[in-house]
Amino acid sequence: MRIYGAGGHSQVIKEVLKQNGYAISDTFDDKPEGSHYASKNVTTGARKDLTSFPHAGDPVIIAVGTNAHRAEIAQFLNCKYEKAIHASAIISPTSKVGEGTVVFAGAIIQPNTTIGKHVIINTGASVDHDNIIGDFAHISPKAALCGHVEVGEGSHVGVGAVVIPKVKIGKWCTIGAGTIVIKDIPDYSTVVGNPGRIIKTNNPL
Ligand SMILES: CC(=O)SCCNC(=O)CCNC(=O)[C@H](O)C(C)(C)COP(=O)(O)OP(=O)(O)OC[C@H]1O[C@@H](n2cnc3c(N)ncnc32)[C@H](O)[C@@H]1OP(=O)(O)O
Repeated sequence: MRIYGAGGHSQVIKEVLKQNGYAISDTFDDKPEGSHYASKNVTTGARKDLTSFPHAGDPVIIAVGTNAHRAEIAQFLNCKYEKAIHASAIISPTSKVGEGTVVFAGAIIQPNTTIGKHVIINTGASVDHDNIIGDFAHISPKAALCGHVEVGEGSHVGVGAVVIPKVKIGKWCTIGAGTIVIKDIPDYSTVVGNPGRIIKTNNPL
């Protein structure tokens, strides 16, 4: 297994992979000089020189916490991707988890939910039944999504946020820490508070 990204998020993924019996053959980062102190032998990533990067080989997990950066890296890499799922995560057998997605300790994914590609389901997050979580989204630690919730591509649901049933969050939104989302949220919105209110609209990527 290879890891693309050598920051703090990468450390959590490495631990999950090791516990699941994987050996990590390479760690890449586009800025190796900024790597987490616990990342050793970090090789320069593909961004500067796509042709000499070893796209073929062991599967990769893009271990970068910023959703937009994961999306960008997935566009220029031509690799096979793997998932990292912590042994304590509970995932319904009727739910689907896309390639490159990571599910951390204590997370719960209930039945008939679809999780996209390169998603982060972080520590202790609760994703209930019939959710649809788009590619490159991040559901932060202890966030709770009730039934029939949708989270669009690239959206970040902050730590401890709550989303009531049947709410649709658009793409590339940011839901602040502890926010209570009680109605649909348009694309590119940043939402905070209880009840959640839009404080800004981000520029489309
Ligand atoms: C393992 C891990 O670490 S996973 C990482 C998980 N990370 C998170 O959950 C972080 C979530 N991020 C936040 O909550 C941030 O505060 C954001 C993204 C919502 C806003 O950040 P910024 O765009 O920098 O906004 P800024 O800090 O300028 O705040 C703007 C206003 O919103 C308010 N605000 C910001 N965040 C929140 C929040 N979570 N709840 C309530 N109000 C908030 C601020 O007080 C400020 O109000 P004011 O204009 O009256 O002074």
